[in-house]
Amino acid sequence: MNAPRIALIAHDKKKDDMIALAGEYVDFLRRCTLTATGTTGGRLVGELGLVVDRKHSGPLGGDLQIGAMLVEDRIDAVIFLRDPMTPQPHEPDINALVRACDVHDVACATNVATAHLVLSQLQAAMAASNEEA
Ligand SMILES: O=C(CO)COP(=O)(O)O
Repeated sequence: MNAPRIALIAHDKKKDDMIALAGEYVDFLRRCTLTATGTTGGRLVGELGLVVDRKHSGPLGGDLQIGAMLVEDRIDAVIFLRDPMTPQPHEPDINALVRACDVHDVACATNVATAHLVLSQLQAAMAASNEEA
């Protein structure tokens, strides 16, 4: 199995949750190819030492950059911890990214509970394929 290519994105009030989540899977995530929006990526690099391809910040087009990547089949799963309680100036970009996941059937976790299911499944699949090798 090739290393999963995972996009990690979190709105400001969800960034602590993203760091905690990524911390739980940090050994697995080190073996993945990671992409993130700018500020989320900065925290993943600074606080967990992950190697991340950082795109623009979400409000400056980062969601759209990641959306374009998944349209080009360059992303296997998206962890997008959205803040449902705070209006976002770039709501159309957020909707475009989630819609692109649906159009291209790319796994998209928009809350921590679903993110655990996606990450644990990918982690288990990678462990199984390493055992076979
Ligand atoms: O706004 C975002 C996603 O819509 C996230 O962007 P940042 O990671 O740059 O804060």
